[in-house]
Amino acid sequence: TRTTRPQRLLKAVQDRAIRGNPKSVISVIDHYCRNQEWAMNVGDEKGFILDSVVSELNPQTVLELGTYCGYSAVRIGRLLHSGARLLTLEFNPDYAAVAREVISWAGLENTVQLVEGASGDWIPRLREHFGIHTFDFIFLDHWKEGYLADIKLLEECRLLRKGTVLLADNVVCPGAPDYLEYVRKSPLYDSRYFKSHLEYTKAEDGLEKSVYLG
Ligand SMILES: CCCNc1ncnc2c1ncn2[C@@H]1O[C@H](/C=C/CNC(=O)c2cc(-c3ccc(F)cc3)cc(O)c2O)[C@@H](O)[C@H]1O
Ligand SMILES: [Mg+2]
Repeated sequence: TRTTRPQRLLKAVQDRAIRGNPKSVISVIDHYCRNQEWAMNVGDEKGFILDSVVSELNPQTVLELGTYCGYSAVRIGRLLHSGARLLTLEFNPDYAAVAREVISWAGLENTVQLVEGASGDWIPRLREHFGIHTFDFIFLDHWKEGYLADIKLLEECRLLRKGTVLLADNVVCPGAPDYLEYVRKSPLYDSRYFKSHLEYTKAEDGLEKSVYLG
């Protein structure tokens, strides 16, 4: 049977990227998705904004919602200092299998932990299961209609603390209007929009950075 898009992206990584070199994994995926087959990675342009937010914050505990092929997990993981950890949640087993390989090819298996399952099921269990108190940084890039429910669940589970930074992909395209309205209106957040473009295209998209005020 035909291979899937994530499987073809993984093959490009294994054929072209240098093992243990996250930078080469990132550039191989961006080149492949720009020139051969588009895929919904955050990409290089929005990725540069993601990099600057992570580098400035230097987080110790990071949560990612929606691993897909592992591109942003590698992007974030490569910037984390020793002892820092990224937990990334993915509920599609086929995507999770590809992402594990991509994360391993980048040599980040000791920094990035992929947890298979739905965010709604796992968020309430992260503290008891992984001994996490609160997150320093959260990257939202899963189903756009799930952003709002999950940020509210994170609040309820007290996994946010004063200064926790949430960065949401695709707030314009495909869009997350209910999430945007919430973080921009709520007194609990200081929110800011970083205008950019949809990965590998000229269409507008952007990232919303929201600081939890606690
Ligand atoms: C409701 C939340 C459910 N909880 C969940 N828990 C764990 N993993 C979840 C997940 N939801 C989705 N996922 C996974 O996240 C990933 C989903 C991402 C959804 N992303 C998009 O739809 C998306 C779509 C576009 C896009 C933009 C324009 C266009 F023409 C076509 C596509 C661009 C992006 O950057 C995107 O991120 C998958 O790997 C999926 O299996
Ligand atoms: Mg996205």
